Amino acid sequence: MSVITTDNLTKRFPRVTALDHLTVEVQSGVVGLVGANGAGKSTLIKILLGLSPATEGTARVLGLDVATEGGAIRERVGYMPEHDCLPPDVTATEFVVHMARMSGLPATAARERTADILRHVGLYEERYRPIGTYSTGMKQRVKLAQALVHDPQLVLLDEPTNGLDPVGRDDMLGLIRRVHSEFGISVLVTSHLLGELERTCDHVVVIDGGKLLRSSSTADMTAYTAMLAVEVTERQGEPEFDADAALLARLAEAGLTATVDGGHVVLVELTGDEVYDVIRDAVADLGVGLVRLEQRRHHISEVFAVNPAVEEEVAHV
Ligand SMILES: Nc1ncnc2c1ncn2[C@@H]1O[C@H](COP(=O)(O)OP(=O)(O)OP(=O)(O)O)[C@@H](O)[C@H]1O
Repeated sequence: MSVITTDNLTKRFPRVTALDHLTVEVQSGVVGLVGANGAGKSTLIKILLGLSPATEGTARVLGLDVATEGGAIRERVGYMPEHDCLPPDVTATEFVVHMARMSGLPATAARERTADILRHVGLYEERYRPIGTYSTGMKQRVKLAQALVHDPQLVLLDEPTNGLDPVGRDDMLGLIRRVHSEFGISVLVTSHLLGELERTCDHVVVIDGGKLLRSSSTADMTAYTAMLAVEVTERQGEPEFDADAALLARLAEAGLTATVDGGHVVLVELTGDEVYDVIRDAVADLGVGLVRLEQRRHHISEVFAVNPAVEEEVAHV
């Protein structure tokens, strides 16, 4: 089922076109929206919520028109904004109950849902502490909790891992997966970090300069390549023996094309099943150990190779 569709969606500010005839369809599941800073991700989210009008084109969220049905969309959709927007002097419980009441939940239901959702995001123990005393990771969890408290069908998460260290990031990504797997809520999550989308999302939409660069399943983006990655040990008692070079020479003799990739991995073109046998025999003849022999996958960042400027900015921010 498609949860978001846009058709020629365009947003022009006086000095910049933030979205440029964007036509894309997002299915239910966990979908990543990736692009460098300024690519148009936040602008798209604000239009989808009915908070900002498009200059041109149309968009529908859960079948509802963003131009005319913003209120109905916001009832059914949760939103986690990118920037810090939390009141420091109230507790997480007070804040999330307040947001639940704003969404129309009666007082008792709002309190029950708040307790449930704060437990789910791992803030139950600290729920009566003022938000101002929280770490960045805890604040991000409060923002996620308020986006989920009214039990939406879809949540839009704008850079939820911003400012988190690697462990905090992994925890947040795990939570996001569980939002879908345990509650059945669809997720659109923005990021400029490719690695996290690869692990978290079923589908990835890539935009650059407000234009669609690519929309495809994560599995397609990380499909197997026609390359085998081979890693071998050094020869016992002969640390000066260059096992990689020797293996390359053997494979070349057998008519195979191989290179050494950066560190210590020999990449062999997989032209047929017999390549596995050639490698096994070469390794045995050389008297080295086989550490790894596997078919290589594409890396999601290779998608960006079509536009090196984007690759640079997205990969290194
Ligand atoms: N209210 C506004 N007025 C003028 N220009 C704007 C406004 N909001 C966004 N822009 C511009 O539109 C472009 C897209 O911005 P947007 O915030 O959507 O990008 P983004 O992909 O979310 O990037 P970031 O991760 O940095 O927020 C940028 O060039 C930005 O400067």
